[in-house]
Amino acid sequence: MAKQGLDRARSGALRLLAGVRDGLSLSDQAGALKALPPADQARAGRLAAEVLRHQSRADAVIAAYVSRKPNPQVADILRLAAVEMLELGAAAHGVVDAAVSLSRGLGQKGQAASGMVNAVLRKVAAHNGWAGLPPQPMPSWLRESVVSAHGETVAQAIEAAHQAAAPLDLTPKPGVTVEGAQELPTGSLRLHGPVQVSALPGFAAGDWWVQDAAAALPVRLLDPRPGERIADLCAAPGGKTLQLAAAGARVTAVDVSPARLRRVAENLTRCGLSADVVAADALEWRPDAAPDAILLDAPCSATGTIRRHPDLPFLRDGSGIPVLTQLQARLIDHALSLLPPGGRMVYAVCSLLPDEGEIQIAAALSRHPGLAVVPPALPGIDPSWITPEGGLRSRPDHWSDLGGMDGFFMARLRKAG
Ligand SMILES: C[S@@+](CC[C@H](N)C(=O)[O-])C[C@H]1O[C@@H](n2cnc3c(N)ncnc32)[C@H](O)[C@@H]1O
Repeated sequence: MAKQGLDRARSGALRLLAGVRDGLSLSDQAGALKALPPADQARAGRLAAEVLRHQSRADAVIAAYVSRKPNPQVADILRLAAVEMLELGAAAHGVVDAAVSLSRGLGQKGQAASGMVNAVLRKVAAHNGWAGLPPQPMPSWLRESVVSAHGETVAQAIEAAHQAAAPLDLTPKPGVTVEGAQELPTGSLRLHGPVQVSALPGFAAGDWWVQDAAAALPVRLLDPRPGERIADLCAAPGGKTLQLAAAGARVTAVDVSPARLRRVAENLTRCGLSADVVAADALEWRPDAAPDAILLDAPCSATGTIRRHPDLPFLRDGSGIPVLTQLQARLIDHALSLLPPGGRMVYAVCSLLPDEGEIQIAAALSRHPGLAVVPPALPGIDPSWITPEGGLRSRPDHWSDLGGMDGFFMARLRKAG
């Protein structure tokens, strides 16, 4: 039975990897395996993610033993088997047999390749030096920007962090603890290892929500107070809306996507919190009364989340960045126009690209005379994360001994008085 489940998970993982090759993200494919039992779906997702995290290393090992490049489906079978044996420590005989059957299942070409799959994987199983292979490099459009901002050593440290799966972080309501969770210096709770979120204590009661430790910082930087009117622009799926509402603020959560806003509403209901949820283009939305403060968590390249989304480097080529940076600048300008004089706003992006973070804020300061950055004074952050312009830059290689954090840039802005 266990073997059958594992075989189903392997087939599922290959289907997900084929989907990524066709341009679909792993989350776009959430329903693709719904015919499988939930445990097999989860395992398929984990296997596909591991292959994507280690693809360049698996390819380097396989290349040493193949005489010519296999077709994409066979290549995925070889990669999956290599990662299972060399990274996940699975026993070679079971993995090789499964890979041979998967290859045979591909039809005539797969039948023809199955002998090669068997021979190559036997050599891969005996390969020495996996641990010494460098982590998968970031795609060049991202890597060049990271190296130019932080240097080669940091780029390598970020790549090492991408290779490690991210732990599960929770943002608790005030005073809540979760048994077995580690409390992080900034107040988030962290659980290591595979965890079924809905089975954790406090899930049904809505005592906490899933949110990376770095993603929890923009709201802490905004410092919402009870009763304040806060506009949460670009709010879905709502982790920051929940934080604002839990702090007692009167929140209007605006997002252009009605489908994503349904998740905000579900999250609010589960956690027993409330906010006005508005489906609108934030560039056009204008409230009747000026908000006291704004959180603008702008759409971005999401390059700070690669350790949670290892498919991202395979789906993007960097060509969308200029459109995103233009949209971010327009969102900043419109959001500032909604604030009263002296009002505060936090701008945040889950991006490693300075164009979407540091450079975006420098440009906003030059467009808006009197606009100022208020440097962060938050418990638990390392002073080295504060940028020369007064923003906060988190990177996946930060807190490497604790399990890392997503890459974010955020800045607290004060409109001219
Ligand atoms: C980074 S996500 C926001 C994450 C969210 N703040 C949270 O903490 O869960 C960016 C969001 O911006 C939304 N978005 C993109 N363009 C928008 C626009 N013009 N107006 C409003 N929302 C927009 C997307 O639908 C997406 O949900």
